[in-house]
Amino acid sequence: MAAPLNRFKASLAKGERSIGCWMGLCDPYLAEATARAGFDWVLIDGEHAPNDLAAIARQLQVLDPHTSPIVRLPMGEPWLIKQVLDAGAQTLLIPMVNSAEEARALVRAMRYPPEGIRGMGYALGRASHFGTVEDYAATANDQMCLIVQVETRAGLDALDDILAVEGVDAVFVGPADLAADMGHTTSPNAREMQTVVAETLRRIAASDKAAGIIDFSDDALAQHFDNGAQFVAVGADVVFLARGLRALATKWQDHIAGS
Ligand SMILES: O=C(O)C(=O)C[C@H](O)[C@@H](O)CO
Repeated sequence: MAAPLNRFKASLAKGERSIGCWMGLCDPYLAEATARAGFDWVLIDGEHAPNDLAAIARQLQVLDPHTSPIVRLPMGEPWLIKQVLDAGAQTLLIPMVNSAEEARALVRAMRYPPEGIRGMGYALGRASHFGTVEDYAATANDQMCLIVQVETRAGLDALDDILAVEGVDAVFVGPADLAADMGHTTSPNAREMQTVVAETLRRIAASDKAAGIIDFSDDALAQHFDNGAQFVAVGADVVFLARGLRALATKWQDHIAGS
């Protein structure tokens, strides 16, 4: 038996467009509810949400077969990559990638020798269904999907070199951090940033990598797809919940205040 098929990676290779939901609520019960909502993929955010390895593992256990999981790590550290892959993640989003050298190191961290340096511990891991996938070591590399985040001026300057790295499947634009690095910390939707993001998506889409991004504005989301984005996060559980609850509380506080 071979390593589980990475449906998200296969979808990217076919050039299919997809929508996803960011997850920062750090709970498997809520993750399953999001997984069943109809998104092609969901992203467990370990960078800006308190998703530690145990929380990531518990959420991974409830997502399949409802949707494809992506895990974002705080940074692309090989020891963290090793742990989360053994827990069953197959698609990683790594933030703040600023050079082709960094991208190549991430490719190697996700693969077993001789292609890479991933430690051999799958017999203990959920990734091999706890050792029942007999051919896991021989087939796992092909199911690894690496998405690197370009979200600084340095990353933009290195984009052509990053796009040439074998083993990088996609490049994800981080609009908020890119805007901050370009002097628009409080105005990520500044005209300059709209132009930069559009051009960057087009550059990625013109390569053999898939382009991804996140946004919370319907108009911006439509433009991102028009500019070549292939996989797009169209919302986040925390944002959706917080905004909805604030609106509900305001509505009925206003009601009773007027009564
Ligand atoms: O820079 C960005 O924007 C991202 O990387 C996405 C954010 O971290 C995500 O939390 C949505 O705001």
